[in-house]
Amino acid sequence: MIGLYTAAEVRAAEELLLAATPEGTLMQRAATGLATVCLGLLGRVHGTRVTVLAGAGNNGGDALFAGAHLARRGARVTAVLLDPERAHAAGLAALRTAGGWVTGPDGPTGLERADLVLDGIVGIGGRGGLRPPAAAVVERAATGPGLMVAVDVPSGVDADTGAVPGAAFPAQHTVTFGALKTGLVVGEGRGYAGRVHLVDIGLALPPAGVHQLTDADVAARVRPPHPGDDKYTQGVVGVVAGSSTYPGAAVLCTGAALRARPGLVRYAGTAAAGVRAAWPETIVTDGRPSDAGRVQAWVVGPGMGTDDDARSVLAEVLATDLPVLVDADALTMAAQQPDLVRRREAPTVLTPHDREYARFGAEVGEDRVGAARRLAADLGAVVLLKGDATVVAAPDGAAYVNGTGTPWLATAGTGDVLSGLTGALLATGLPAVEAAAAGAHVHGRAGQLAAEEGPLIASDLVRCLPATLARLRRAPADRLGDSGV
Ligand SMILES: NC(=O)C1=CN([C@@H]2O[C@H](COP(=O)(O)OP(=O)(O)OC[C@H]3O[C@@H](n4cnc5c(N)ncnc54)[C@H](O)[C@@H]3O)[C@@H](O)[C@H]2O)[C@@H](O)CC1
Ligand SMILES: [K+]
Repeated sequence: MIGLYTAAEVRAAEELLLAATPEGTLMQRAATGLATVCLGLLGRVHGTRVTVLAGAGNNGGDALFAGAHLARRGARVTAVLLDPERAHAAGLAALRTAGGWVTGPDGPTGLERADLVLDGIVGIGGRGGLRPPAAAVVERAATGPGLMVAVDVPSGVDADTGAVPGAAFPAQHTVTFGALKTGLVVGEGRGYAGRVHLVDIGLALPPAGVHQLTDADVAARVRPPHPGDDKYTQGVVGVVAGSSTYPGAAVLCTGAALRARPGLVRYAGTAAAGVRAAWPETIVTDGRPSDAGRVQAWVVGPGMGTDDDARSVLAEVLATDLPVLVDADALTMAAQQPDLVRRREAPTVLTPHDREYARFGAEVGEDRVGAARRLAADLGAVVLLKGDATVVAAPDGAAYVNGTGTPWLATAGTGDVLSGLTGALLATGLPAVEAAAAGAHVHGRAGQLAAEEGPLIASDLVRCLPATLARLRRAPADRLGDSGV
């Protein structure tokens, strides 16, 4: 698992190391790592043009020292000081000694001809949207030809939440120091960070409160059957979804559950005939969930409607002592009767998107991890908050940010697939928060695989699930989550 950290956690770890190392050591480590990444990105250094945007804090210091490294290797480096009076003195001296030029935001910045732009305006010390002079220079950098590289955090992105309250540096690469900051992989910040490179500066970090799963983490949780398994020991999923008029959600949800490899899928609801026709492997009933036979976890909600029948079916499922995944129409109903969820003792997983989340009484806001944690704690349930980077939170505060996926997943029916897939993982006995995080990861990877063939529809995801799971098991152990378009 990859640990994700807040600025405060990084600062606390830095304090200890700063006290134990000679002055300037950490910044030198950061700047050397940054320059090394830049050298790799540039390929050829001699004669290339680099513009360093330097704010008044240590983030500017990192950028100036890295600029000095590049200048010593023959790059033509211009430092643009956003606040010349307060620029990092040692970094500035190093850059000048290495032959770099220095100017202000209104001087000859070189942005219109730069090969590379280093954003050292603000790092983890940034607060609120970028101030006007910084915002203006970022806008000019973004319209120029240079490769956009952010130092530690793209300036204007909140390192903790990924919130982008105003202008921000749209990085193609972010070189971050000591630890991955949560804001680089969640919320709007994810779109500004580009590819994230982690430079080790020797920080000893405590266990993280937020994680991202890797392919290997997920492969370890989605186990293949053992020789002694039978259909019951591999997990039996019950699906309540769809209707006789709209069987689509039921077919997708059931198909995803089947393709995620449980031992058996049972279906209960008025789309039984449609489900039986699409998936003859399923045991169906057009009666109540209690008529479906024994299951180990339920998925309830997609396309089931919100009428009185649907309400009583939801109440029946939530009254069981089994893990239940609540999605779509069932979320709408659960938001009106949250005590049905609160009084459960068995695990519940809720899978809202932002509008469904708001039905529980508060908007998601800019802190998506915080929002998922709040609802999880309030309801005593795992909350899987869907989005570009889906967040999963447990009532005890444990949280995950998903790293897989593709914008192509924003299409009808993909949520039904996520529900069926995650319900199947719940039925295998995984802890609910891990089933949800693993489900989101696999769903994203299936989307990436399906999108390799062009625009995807939800049933492509179902078809791709077995190959997706097979690929996960072959993946190297430390691969960072990434998303392909
Ligand atoms: N503490 C350390 O030993 C290390 C710190 N490092 C670097 O230091 C950074 C943190 O440095 P600082 O604490 O000095 O803070 P920053 O350099 O991140 O930011 C502080 C500066 O930004 C300005 N600022 C804040 N919000 C702004 C906004 N919205 N618009 C424009 N300007 C704004 C402040 O006025 C201040 O001048 C890290 O991100 C990292 O890059 C690294 O060198 C590694 C070692
Ligand atoms: K920065």
